[in-house]
Amino acid sequence: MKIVNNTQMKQLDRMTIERYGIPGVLLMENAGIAVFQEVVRHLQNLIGKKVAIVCGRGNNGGDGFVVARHLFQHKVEVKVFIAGNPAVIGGDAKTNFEILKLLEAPIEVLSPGEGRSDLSNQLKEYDLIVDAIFGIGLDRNIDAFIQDVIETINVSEKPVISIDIPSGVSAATGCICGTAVRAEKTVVFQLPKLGNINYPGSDYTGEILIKNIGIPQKVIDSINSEIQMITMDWVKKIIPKRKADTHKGDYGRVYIVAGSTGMTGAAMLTCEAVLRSGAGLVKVAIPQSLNNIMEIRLTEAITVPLPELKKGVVGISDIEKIMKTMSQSDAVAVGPGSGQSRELEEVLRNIFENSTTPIVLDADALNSLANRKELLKLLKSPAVLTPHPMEMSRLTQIAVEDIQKNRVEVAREFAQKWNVIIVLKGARTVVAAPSGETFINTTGNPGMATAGSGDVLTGIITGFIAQGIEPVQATAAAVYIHGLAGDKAAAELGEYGMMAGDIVTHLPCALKEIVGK
Ligand SMILES: NC(=O)C1=CN([C@@H]2O[C@H](COP(=O)(O)OP(=O)(O)OC[C@H]3O[C@@H](n4cnc5c(N)ncnc54)[C@H](OP(=O)(O)O)[C@@H]3O)[C@@H](O)[C@H]2O)[C@H](O)CC1
Ligand SMILES: [K+]
Repeated sequence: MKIVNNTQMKQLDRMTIERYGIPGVLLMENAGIAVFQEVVRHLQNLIGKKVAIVCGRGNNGGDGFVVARHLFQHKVEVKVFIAGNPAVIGGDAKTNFEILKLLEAPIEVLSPGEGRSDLSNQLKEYDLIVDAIFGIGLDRNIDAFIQDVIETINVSEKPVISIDIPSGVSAATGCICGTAVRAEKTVVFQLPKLGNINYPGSDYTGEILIKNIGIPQKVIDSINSEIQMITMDWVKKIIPKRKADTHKGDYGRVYIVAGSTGMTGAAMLTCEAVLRSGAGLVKVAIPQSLNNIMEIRLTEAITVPLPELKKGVVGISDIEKIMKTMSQSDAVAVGPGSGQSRELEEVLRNIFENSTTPIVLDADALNSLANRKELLKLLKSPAVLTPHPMEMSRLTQIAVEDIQKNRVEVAREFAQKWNVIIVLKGARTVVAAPSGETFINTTGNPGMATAGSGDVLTGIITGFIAQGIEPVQATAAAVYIHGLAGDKAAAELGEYGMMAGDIVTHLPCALKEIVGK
């Protein structure tokens, strides 16, 4: 599903009205009805319920007026609080404001300087607050008066349904413009905005409910937004159902260079995730001295013991053996717990220069590349890099906080500059392709911030690529399913107690939900 910014959303609006003759007031009516229906669902029944609608002076406020009218006509006790000067209300919002006044619906204008105790006292009587102060038109920091109104809404601790985006969140970036409404739900019109998806704005959004307000599909298709939200429907199209007459060879052969003394767990998690993702076979190159341990820990995986650089770190001088196994594989992964060494850099050089097998680079492989990025120019195969923000900082020499403020752009720029697929992990993982195609993931939870979670993701990505799924789509689908499995683990075990291994054990039911069996 495309993610748009406010400019693109206004472009959609304009095209709908000018090219297809659908009047803005009709879009506003559809928007208001969508929110009204969510209010009804939230309240379950309307009898005796009281709803406060806090409106700004633009079309977001206009949506609020429509919601007020429908509630008023359903005999709900509703009051509209106008946070701003009603004299400047114009256009479609004014049309709906005038109707409300003719219906003699309760309206109160909140003016600066008025003690906030009055509003906070009033809000105590309401069952629900609808936030219609700002939508995608918010483009600067909020003044003290409206900040005060927003804080009053937040401290009321009443459930809030925000219209289009929580007021105070920038639709373009997700940054907070002074303060923002903390919504339980946000009814988003037609397409998600970056501000709905990106943190910190996403922290204020609550449950995202995307509603069609009547913008023609042709108009939506005309917007060339390269950024899309990964949805279950999209992933279902990517992960194929299995055919009956097949054997393990049909589901891909994976080769992993991973593990070192004390880091056998990383190799194990990656292998298990590869197999749990549906791949047919996995071989793991590990230091000779760890072979017995790995043989005990892994049942389904095949270990390929290698001579050692130093005790417990893959010696990899046996590059021919590695390259031979690599050439017999459908996808490879290098890095989980493999230990950083000059030799690993040389292995990567060899692989990049000679292998055409798609490769996933994680952890120590990324750290090895941090000062040798030019090696990436040698690549002859699709490559997926899966840095967390600190690893991305080492790769780009950009400070972590600056990366976090601009995750999408940082990932996109690196992917296009180095011709690789970047997975910038974290809350709302970003997948950026060399083509510019970009995905943002909305599954997952803080319980996944645990050792080994990245190793599991590496395994799923590699496993999907090995099964013949196009690398960019395989990566985006893997990120979604990794988060979905993590959500299932958290639902069962809680966010505190879950470990990376629980993500692996919940992978099958996540995949079952996607594939249907
Ligand atoms: N196709 C659609 O998506 C539809 C969306 N609808 C709704 O319309 C809003 C967008 O409405 P808009 O009028 O463009 O803007 P807002 O209502 O979000 O903001 C109102 C105006 O407030 C001013 N502004 C901006 N920032 C601040 C600030 N920090 N403090 C004070 N005022 C601010 C700005 O006007 P200026 O002239 O002052 O710049 C805004 O225009 C969308 O989100 C939907 O809810 C339609 O109802 C249906 C179609
Ligand atoms: K809003």
